Amino acid sequence: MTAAIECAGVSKGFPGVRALDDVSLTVRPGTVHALLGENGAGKSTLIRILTGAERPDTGTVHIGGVPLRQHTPAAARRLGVRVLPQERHVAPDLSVGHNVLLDSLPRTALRTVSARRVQERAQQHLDALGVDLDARARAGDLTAAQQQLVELARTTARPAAVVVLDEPTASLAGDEVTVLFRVVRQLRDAGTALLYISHHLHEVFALADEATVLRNGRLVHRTPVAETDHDSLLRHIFDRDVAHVRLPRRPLPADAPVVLAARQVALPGGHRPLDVEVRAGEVLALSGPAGAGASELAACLAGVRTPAGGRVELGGARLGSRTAAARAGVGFVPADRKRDALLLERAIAENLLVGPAGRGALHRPVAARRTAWAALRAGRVKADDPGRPVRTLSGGNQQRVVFSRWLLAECRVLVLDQPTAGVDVGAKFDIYAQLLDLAAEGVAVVVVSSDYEEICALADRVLVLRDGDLVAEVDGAAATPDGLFALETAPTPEETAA
Ligand SMILES: Nc1ncnc2c1ncn2[C@@H]1O[C@H](COP(=O)(O)OP(=O)(O)OP(=O)(O)O)[C@@H](O)[C@H]1O
Repeated sequence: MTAAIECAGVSKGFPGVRALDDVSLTVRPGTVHALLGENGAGKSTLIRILTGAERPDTGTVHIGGVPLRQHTPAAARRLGVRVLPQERHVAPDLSVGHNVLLDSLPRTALRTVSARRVQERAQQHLDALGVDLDARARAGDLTAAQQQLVELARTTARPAAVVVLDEPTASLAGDEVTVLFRVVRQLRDAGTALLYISHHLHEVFALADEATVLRNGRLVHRTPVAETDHDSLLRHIFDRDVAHVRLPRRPLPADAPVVLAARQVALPGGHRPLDVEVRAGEVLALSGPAGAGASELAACLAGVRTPAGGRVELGGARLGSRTAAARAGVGFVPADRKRDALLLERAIAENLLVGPAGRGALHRPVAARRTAWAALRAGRVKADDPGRPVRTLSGGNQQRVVFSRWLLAECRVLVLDQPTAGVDVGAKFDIYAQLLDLAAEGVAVVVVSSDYEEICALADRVLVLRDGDLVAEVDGAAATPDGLFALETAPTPEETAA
């Protein structure tokens, strides 16, 4: 059978790094192939080469037996390669239906064909995928996770030989993950080859037929998934045993003062305003499905969003603007780091020092460089030169830069939205240990996470949100993934009353 993807001897170098070194990979039609490796291993570079976004230095790529001669996205698309982008690109003012068909119809058709017909056709596709969305809705009104499903529908709106999914569950919650998995299996059964990148090994065991591991740009392991196990894959990914760091649980002192407080804060869709207090040294987790209000509440607590009603206080005083909040020692790691936290074209050092910690240091190049190196080491960022643009780092290392910025800033409060999204398993435990150290030093930490295990590992207290309301408060020591899931999906008092 002709391979759907055949890469032979692919190498790619960037200044100072060999991102891919003589990689050969074959993926058969009708299979799901997992591509694994730690942050910076070369996964995205290989994907960019397969999808025509990057040209290999040496080596060849064949799709369905046809060589990819021109290394452009259009040429790869013509051979049937589709990629579900990591970032959402929906056109907010267009309908869901128009977004779904955006790549499948000529641009003129979108202007000349009636909206109703476009939406009907898109609705058929959404229904066939089992995606519960109205094609007539405005895309900009959807939650981030729903927009990701619109992207998925767009990616699959035309028949594809190859579909590439790069960490597709990063911004999805439980229900949407189920939809995604169903679509992946549907495509596989229809003969499409799927290349699936993930740091979550349980997804690999749930979906993939084969797995390939990259390390430092080299292909180091390839195996049928049925013939391997979790620990063996981890050993190939890291070339060492990844210790499950034993996370210390320390009792929160009874007299720890309240540092941060939300007073009568109203969240979108909520029926009752919220009162939330966070004490020095406490790790407070906010849990809830996408759209529940956890991210919005975190943004209000970090001072980057003004609540529709009520106010946020830091040390008893009203929290002002975003800049004032940062200056007062409130750090924020947003979920969308590329859009909201990084200056992609600017140097890694500058990105580390844009926070309050770096004020002044930026004008003293030697001091700036020394500080940046120290921060990179503390945050275990793999970078050979802090002078390079931050966009040249792998996704997981970019996340570590944002995290390191706040380690450097010595903040009083640190608010993090999905702190370990895109981060490999090894670094994830480092980040947990560092967050607990910060809490032990008296920093108030607020974490929004869609990963129940993460919440259970970190939190002293968990607030569960639904549709903008607080539905439960759980002691962190008693929290379990099953228990949190049950609380998030139980009917709200309003639903019970209706
Ligand atoms: N445009 C570029 N310029 C310089 N170096 C780059 C560029 N793109 C990637 N690299 C480097 O190539 C290496 C591989 O990066 P890549 O993004 O492929 O890793 P990855 O396996 O996808 O990691 P992650 O899991 O963090 O997304 C890294 O060292 C990265 O810094």
